[in-house]
Amino acid sequence: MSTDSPPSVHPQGNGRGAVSPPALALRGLVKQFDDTLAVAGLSLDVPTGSFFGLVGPNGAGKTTTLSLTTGLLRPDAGTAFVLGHDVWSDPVTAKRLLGVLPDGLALFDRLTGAQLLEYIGRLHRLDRELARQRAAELLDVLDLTDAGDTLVVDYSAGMTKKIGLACALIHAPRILVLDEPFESVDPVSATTIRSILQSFAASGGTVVLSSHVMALVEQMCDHVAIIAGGQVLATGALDHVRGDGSLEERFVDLVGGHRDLGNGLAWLRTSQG
Ligand SMILES: Nc1ncnc2c1ncn2[C@@H]1O[C@H](COP(=O)(O)OP(=O)(O)OP(=O)(O)O)[C@@H](O)[C@H]1O
Repeated sequence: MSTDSPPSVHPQGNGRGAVSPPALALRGLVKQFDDTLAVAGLSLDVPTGSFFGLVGPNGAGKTTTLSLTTGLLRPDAGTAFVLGHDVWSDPVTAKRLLGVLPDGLALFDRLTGAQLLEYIGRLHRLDRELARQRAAELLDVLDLTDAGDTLVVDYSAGMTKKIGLACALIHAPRILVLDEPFESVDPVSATTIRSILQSFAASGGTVVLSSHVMALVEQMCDHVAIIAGGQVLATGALDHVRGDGSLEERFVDLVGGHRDLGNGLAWLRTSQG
């Protein structure tokens, strides 16, 4: 396949012969930062309707890949298609389909949570009443109603993550791309977020998330990709990728993980007790 060719029509249609492109088709993505090749010719298909987990060690290129996919960062080569729309040549259509929670999100944090959501809703062309209604519902479900009148700059890390997720949801996108959505989030909120995402996927939406927590990916996702060094090491249905073992075992096998400490950090082992 040529690195820039649009996604081939995929046999994942409606059973009546109709076929649809993958939710996301990444083709030969490359991104270099000075001496670091963060993404090294990465190609990947995310099937429509899948709950897709992107896993990899620190510095693997997950965040950079998601930024290239959602049009937040311009690739040096390659491209990304969102339901068949090139995110660089047809950005308005592609971005309308996406709800994005980036890592280290720069929010308009001098607005209150409620104002921010209404503003993002209005940017997505929702009328004021609908934007307010959805904002109130999202604040309620994410247990942020009491913080609705607080400036976002004063939110905790977990609250910031939740308001970022609400911003990604307010226009009812077809595909959610979430970078570490559970990071800093308390267990109760994590359960809520999980059920929001599961019901979104059950209704035909596609969820792509990155996470370091293998158990969570294994519980939630039906498809995964393991990436390292800016390349895909394995991808496909979860059961196919993990084989007979756990996802964590497969991950460690592929990425090469465990370091024997030997005599390293000997100074840390106290002789107390
Ligand atoms: N803006 C940048 N400038 C320079 N180097 C960068 C930049 N962004 C990422 N990198 C480098 O690119 C590589 C991939 O980083 P990236 O953040 O995509 O990895 P990641 O898989 O998301 O890591 P983590 O799991 O630690 O969040 C790393 O070596 C990182 O240092």
